[in-house]
Amino acid sequence: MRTRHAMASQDQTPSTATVPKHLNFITGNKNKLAEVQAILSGVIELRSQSLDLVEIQGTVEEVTRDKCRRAAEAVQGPVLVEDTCLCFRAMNELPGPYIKWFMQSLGPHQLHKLLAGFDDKSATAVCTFGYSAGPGAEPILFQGRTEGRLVESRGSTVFGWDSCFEYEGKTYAEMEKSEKNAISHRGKALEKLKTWLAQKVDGEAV
Ligand SMILES: O=c1nc[nH]c2c1ncn2[C@H]1C[C@H](O)[C@@H](COP(=O)(O)OP(=O)(O)OP(=O)(O)O)O1
Ligand SMILES: [Mg+2]
Repeated sequence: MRTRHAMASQDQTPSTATVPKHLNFITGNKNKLAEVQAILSGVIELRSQSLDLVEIQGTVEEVTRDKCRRAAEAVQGPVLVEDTCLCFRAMNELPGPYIKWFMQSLGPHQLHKLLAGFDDKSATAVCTFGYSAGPGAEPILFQGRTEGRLVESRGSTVFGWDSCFEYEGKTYAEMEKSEKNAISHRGKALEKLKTWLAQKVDGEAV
């Protein structure tokens, strides 16, 4: 029996998909891909295809599930996708999944101005992976969150809002890659994915 959808966690383990032998990560973002490759290296073979998928409006879970279904349809096979949000407490969690468009229009040097009128600079980075075993298979989600603050850009501006998101005194851009991956929203989400993979090592449906 297939669960309608599931957020992987201790109490709600997805119950049907078989263990994938490799993952086909569908993303148009090469910086994401590099981090996922680094974090999953030695764990599972990662393949990837660059597709610019349509993204709907909705909660991050809805956006990720829809993106995952579209990706599975597009490649006619198993896929891994990911959607990243940046949520500001002062704005009731917006821009959330729409951060990409704010980044594109403001750029890293002006992003902090979004919270200029607020004392509360708290921001949460949220990463949600979706895995689908193929077209028609309900996506399974793995989410990681890191709490930080929106600050004026410090450090390299190569990857999105890395230079604007401060965690324990350093922006993501001021950290070594391994340091970021150890505490990041993406690293935490991939820890859950790894746990899920490890629980099903023998390739049987569970
Ligand atoms: O760790 C990160 N550190 C800094 N910035 C980041 C990070 N991760 C995503 N980002 C940026 C990219 C995009 O401006 C937005 C998420 O949008 P999002 O739709 O998930 O990414 P995308 O369209 O670039 O790639 P994809 O093809 O996988 O959808 O935040
Ligand atoms: Mg996108």
